[in-house]
Amino acid sequence: MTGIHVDSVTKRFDQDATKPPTLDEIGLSIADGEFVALLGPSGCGKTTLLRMIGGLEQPTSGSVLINGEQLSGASKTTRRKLLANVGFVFQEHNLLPWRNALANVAVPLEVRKVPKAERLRIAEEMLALVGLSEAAGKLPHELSGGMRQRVAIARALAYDPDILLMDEPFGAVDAQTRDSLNLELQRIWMQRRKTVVFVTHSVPEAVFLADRVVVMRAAPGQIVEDLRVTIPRPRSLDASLTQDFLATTARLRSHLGEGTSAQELAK
Ligand SMILES: Nc1ncnc2c1ncn2[C@@H]1O[C@H](COP(=O)(O)OP(=O)(O)OP(=O)(O)O)[C@@H](O)[C@H]1O
Repeated sequence: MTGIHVDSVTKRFDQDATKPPTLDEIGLSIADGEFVALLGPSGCGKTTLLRMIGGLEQPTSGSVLINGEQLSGASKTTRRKLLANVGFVFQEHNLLPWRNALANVAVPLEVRKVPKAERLRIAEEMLALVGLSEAAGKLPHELSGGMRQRVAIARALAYDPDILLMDEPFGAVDAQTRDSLNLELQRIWMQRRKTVVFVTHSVPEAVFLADRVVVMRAAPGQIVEDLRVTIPRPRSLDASLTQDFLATTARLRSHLGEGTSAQELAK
């Protein structure tokens, strides 16, 4: 069995059993190479679910399997092996401020003790992939917000993980930059075919990027929709004007009534 399997996962942060759990018996299977967006109102558990898949959070009950192997409750060696295959990109880029873009991309390779020449070669290749070869020598504060997120993506891809977990990676950039980052991410994904789980508040972003959009609701955190997006790729920004796109976004929005502000939906 390959891919990601979330099997009946419940998560309670609060032990008070009278309160609804943050995640309630979540079941979700993601195939290798699939791009899945997680959508839902604030506090419905998207980040918790993503962190669970990335081994940063333990389920109260149920299990997470990566390529058929149990992540939850696994030995340290097994966890390390499974998580070596997972890359993270967060809303905050977490770049080291004293290191230039190239050296930041090389960090995970250093951790894995990849020899220096090989590190540089891979880091240069990754920066080229995200269109930032020219910025290799720049420090994070010399880069725009969008460029910093691209460096963070290059860093996450540097050790070639099969799975990329992205938590609102473009939530803090302006609308125009977000559009270009979405185009860029689609191009990279089509080139590299990673399995991507992408948390977002933006309905159009989810529809633009994903093969499947999974909608959650809060209290208890449950999946209320799992919708396949059939718009052909590569999708251009103009795809958002098509009937198919508009019908898909309308259907998703129908699940996102209370709790998702008009401002969030407009992003
Ligand atoms: N470590 C924690 N300890 C206690 N409660 C937590 C913890 N992490 C998350 N929660 C709670 O779990 C719920 C879901 O949080 P989570 O961050 O997963 O939601 P989200 O859908 O990603 O929200 P947002 O869209 O606002 O980022 C929230 O009520 C949150 O307060």
